[in-house]
Amino acid sequence: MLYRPEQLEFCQSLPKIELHAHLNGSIRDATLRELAAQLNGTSISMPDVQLRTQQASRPMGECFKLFDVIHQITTTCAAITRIAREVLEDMVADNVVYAELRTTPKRLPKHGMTKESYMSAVFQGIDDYYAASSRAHDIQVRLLLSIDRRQSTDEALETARLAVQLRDKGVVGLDLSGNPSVGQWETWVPALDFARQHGLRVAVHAGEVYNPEETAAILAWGPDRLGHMCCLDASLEQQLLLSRVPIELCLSSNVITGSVPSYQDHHFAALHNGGHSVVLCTDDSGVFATTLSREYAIAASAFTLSDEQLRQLALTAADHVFLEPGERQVLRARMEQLLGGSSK
Ligand SMILES: CNc1ncnc2c1ncn2[C@@H]1O[C@H](COP(=O)(O)O)[C@@H](O)[C@H]1O
Ligand SMILES: [Zn+2]
Repeated sequence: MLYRPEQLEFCQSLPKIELHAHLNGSIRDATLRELAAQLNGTSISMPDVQLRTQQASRPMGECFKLFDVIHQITTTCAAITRIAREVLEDMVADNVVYAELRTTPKRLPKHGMTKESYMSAVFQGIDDYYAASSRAHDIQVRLLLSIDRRQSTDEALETARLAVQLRDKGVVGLDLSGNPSVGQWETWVPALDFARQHGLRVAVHAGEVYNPEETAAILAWGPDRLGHMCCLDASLEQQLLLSRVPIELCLSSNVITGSVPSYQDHHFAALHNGGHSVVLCTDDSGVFATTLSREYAIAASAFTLSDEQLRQLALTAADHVFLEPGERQVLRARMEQLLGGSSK
């Protein structure tokens, strides 16, 4: 058993902040199957979809094949709008009060989709959520635009420019993600530099596989937050601690993909015990069948965290959001107030 039911219940009662969630990776299984069924008879093969979506084991390579399948299914603005709305519904049901959702804007000429219309579809989903929900004020949402590691310098720059253009729509930063075995770090540096020069914040996936040269270069560049940082040697570990860059940690994702051998072995413990800033996140709640509460419960159980330590973890996430300082302080005060209410 990964955790006791009462641990999950306690974690569900905590107000939480989600800083690392990929939109298409957070798609509900039911929605994925429904959208896939609508494509039956087209070039999408249903057995392939079933195989990929029902596989219990999802090592890294399989995950990226699954993302390709998901992307073949979510090609319409209506689908993207629906996923965005449902992701917010699921987060609010899980007591997430602030979320930075990340997604890769897509250009699909065959489907009449541009990166701009893709983003409009995401905004529409958020608007639809707020219009329909009686709990609308329970969640505050911001966005990061992702660069996929398959992209060229020009494509990455295009995404960075779009992110800057969309700042007044709630885009606060850029993310670098995608298959960690693909591409070269130098390719995307101009886009990340551009975003930073224009006042956006930058989060980078790093060390998801062992690639010490790249991880060293990423640390030297100095992202505002890092994702994962699983596969490091002793010298990189030292550089990471010195850098004091907060890390988004996704326990289920790392164990399921095989970046980390088991929950007990996860580097969460060493970082947390050493006082390094960490934020628990889901990564892909749909693909890894999890919720943020479940990630907290897994941490509670694997690392024997007290209720007070869990409360502190939830609270300190507020210090690492990509909001302006004033807004960040308001969020932190809100968290303190809500956490006061959740104490037993
Ligand atoms: C499992 N660990 C991971 N490592 C790296 N990148 C990941 C990821 N999980 C998800 N993504 C990135 O997010 C995309 C799906 O969401 P969007 O289409 O952008 O909304 C994936 O295609 C991949 O680029
Ligand atoms: Zn990720």
